Amino acid sequence: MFEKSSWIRLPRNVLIGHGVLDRAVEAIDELHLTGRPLIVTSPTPREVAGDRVIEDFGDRGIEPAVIVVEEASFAAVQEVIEAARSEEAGYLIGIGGGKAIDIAKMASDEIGTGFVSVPTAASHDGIVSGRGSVPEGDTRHSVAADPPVAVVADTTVLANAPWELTTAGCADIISNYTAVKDWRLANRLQNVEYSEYSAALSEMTAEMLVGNADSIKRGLEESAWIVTKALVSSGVAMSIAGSSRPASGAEHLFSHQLDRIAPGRALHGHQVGVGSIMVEYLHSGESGRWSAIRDALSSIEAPTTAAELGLDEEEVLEALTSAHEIRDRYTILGNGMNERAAREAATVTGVI
Ligand SMILES: NC(=O)C1=CN([C@@H]2O[C@H](COP(=O)(O)OP(=O)(O)OC[C@H]3O[C@@H](n4cnc5c(N)ncnc54)[C@H](OP(=O)(O)O)[C@@H]3O)[C@@H](O)[C@H]2O)C=CC1
Ligand SMILES: O=C(CO)COP(=O)(O)O
Ligand SMILES: [Zn+2]
Repeated sequence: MFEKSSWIRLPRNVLIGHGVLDRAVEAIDELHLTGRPLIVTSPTPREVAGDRVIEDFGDRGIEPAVIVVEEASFAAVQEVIEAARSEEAGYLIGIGGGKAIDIAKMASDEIGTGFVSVPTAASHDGIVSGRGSVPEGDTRHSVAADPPVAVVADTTVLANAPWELTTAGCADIISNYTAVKDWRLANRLQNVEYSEYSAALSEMTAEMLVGNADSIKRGLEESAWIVTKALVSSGVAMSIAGSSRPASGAEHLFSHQLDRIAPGRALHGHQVGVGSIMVEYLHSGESGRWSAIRDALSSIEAPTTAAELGLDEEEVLEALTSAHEIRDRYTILGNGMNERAAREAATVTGVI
């Protein structure tokens, strides 16, 4: 008997491009959300985008409630939940990098309201996905949360963000190559649920980004356009899968471990990019595609070595040998690498 079913949650309005911030209120209006909006932002994003959205609401006679968050924590999510309740907010708008957006995403998931994502940095694919990530104790990986009902990504704003945030977003997309390899492996070895549509979309997204690498350059607004479209596409792949599998394999486990071992040292996307070079080597050996991944990363000025991540050899080896413990996600790391194998992988690929 056929018993399969799936529920794909996607944003309804996705606006990307030059000056679309001016249309944010219009895009929100179209969704027929009710009640007062609560804007969740952080200091710089408020300056570069938040105040404009507040003003545009004001022009329509609406005064949004505003909360400025300083750090990604569960305490901040709780504060936002309390603010939403006391202000009787009908929906939330996250304006910022991953911090403000994920705090808004997790708070709205908890209180059961819609949430709109207005990214000011194209730093990773969480800006569009149904995955929320706020560090809690030792946990770093994402958990399921309702995706945004709308995304408004203004390339003028994104192109003016620090360049490293954009290269981190690109590297997060390049890491989809190894994430999909791990997913296929887990499907073959462990019968993990797998979607060929989602995997193909995720791989194609990485291919297209790498194919456009020549147009990804500091100071070029087109770079923000290319990476943001890829981040949306990667978020959709995760929504089709109903998990982060198409965009997160062993390279993400490595990065999550680094966040515990060396917190705040490097950006998420940069860590997963370097992880991807080594994980590709583990999948395909010395003559495999790891050097193509490394070259793609270096062509967009993303780090390819431990030193460029600000890490020493020991930190990389510790993260590699313990990454398999971080969550129940089968990858090429299997039951773990020993130190000799980890050193070999990191040395051959030039990471250490
Ligand atoms: N959901 C998911 O799948 C994932 C979520 N994450 C989460 O995302 C967060 C990291 O995201 P990230 O975007 O790097 O972090 P932040 O939101 O902290 O942004 C990084 C920095 O850039 C600043 N900034 C943002 N936009 C601009 C701009 N346009 N111009 C100038 N400065 C700007 C921020 O300012 P300010 O200090 O004022 O905020 C901050 O200092 C973490 O909390 C992590 O857990 C990470 C990976 C995946
Ligand atoms: O960062 C992500 C995808 O790029 C989310 O993956 P995780 O579920 O491993 O946090
Ligand atoms: Zn990621």
